[in-house]
Amino acid sequence: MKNLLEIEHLSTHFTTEEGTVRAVDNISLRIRSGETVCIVGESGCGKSITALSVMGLIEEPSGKVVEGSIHFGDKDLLKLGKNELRAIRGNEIAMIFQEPMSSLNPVITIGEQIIEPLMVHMNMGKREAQKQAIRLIEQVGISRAEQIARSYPHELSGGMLQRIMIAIAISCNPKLLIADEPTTALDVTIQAQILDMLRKFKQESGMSILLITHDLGVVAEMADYVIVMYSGKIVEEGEVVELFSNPKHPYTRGLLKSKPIINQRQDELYSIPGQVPNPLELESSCYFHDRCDNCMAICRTDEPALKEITIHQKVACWLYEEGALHVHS
Ligand SMILES: Nc1ncnc2c1ncn2[C@@H]1O[C@H](COP(=O)(O)OP(=O)(O)OP(=O)(O)O)[C@@H](O)[C@H]1O
Repeated sequence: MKNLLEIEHLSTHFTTEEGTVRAVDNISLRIRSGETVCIVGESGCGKSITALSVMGLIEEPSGKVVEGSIHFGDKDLLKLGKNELRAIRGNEIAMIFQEPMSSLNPVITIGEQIIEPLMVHMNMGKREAQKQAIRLIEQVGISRAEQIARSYPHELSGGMLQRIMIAIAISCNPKLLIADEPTTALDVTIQAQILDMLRKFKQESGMSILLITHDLGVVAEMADYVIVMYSGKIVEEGEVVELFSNPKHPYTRGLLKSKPIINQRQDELYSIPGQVPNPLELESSCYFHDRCDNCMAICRTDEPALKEITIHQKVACWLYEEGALHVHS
């Protein structure tokens, strides 16, 4: 399978009055055609900023991609002008967010909002676009499509709105769909329906998905390949079965321990003690060291590199570096 998206050494920083936030710090990842890659990690680890960097939606001048390349097919997205990028966005790459209301215009009907990109990106005439909009609304499992097309966003439930966002996202047959916490705000039943729908569209169209979530249940359902981020860096990555059955990084193990197990009663859900470090105060070290049960002296002073430990898995942790084990504290 060919790589559809190749991110190499991407760093995205924010300049604030207190200092520089290295929101994304030298990450590389690949997504092949038809593959679902999930980025997982706690709040603030850089998941959304990675997605926004790909979409060219980092707000300058406070935010800036300071290093790296993002190849989509044969184009480096970071080298494209605003118009070229806009043509790719919503067409070859589509994105859905956690909060659909923030992406929809409250004073324009649902139908018009689906029709517009069809006319712009797919060169459809108004009539054809209207018909296609109805088909798309039906395709995302909404009945009474014509009535819904005439509605305004505030008249629909959160689950319905997210279906509409998916309809807009798939309307131009994107090669890549970026979904940032698409089901987080929804209840579990609706969440399962939305995930099923995404899987179905993926199978039918062969599109790739970059799915951002903090929910390992969603990862288990959806991912082919998993990237675990912590404080702007990738700390572990691998194929989903491998990563879930044999997690290597103490952070990944902690995340998996804090995941509820279906049909198993747990009195109290484990949560990783401590907090993510202040992004302004990151010194050379493993950023997870003060939350880690396996912390060694070297973890406090030196940053471990992301290294391949099997062909299916990479980890950035001193536990897997020969020699480092002798400096236990
Ligand atoms: N506009 C901004 N100015 C300064 N810092 C920012 C800005 N946007 C994001 N950051 C910082 O960048 C880091 C990464 O944020 P990001 O939104 O990517 O995290 P996330 O993993 O997606 O978290 P969440 O799950 O809460 O969305 C955080 O430390 C955040 O505070």
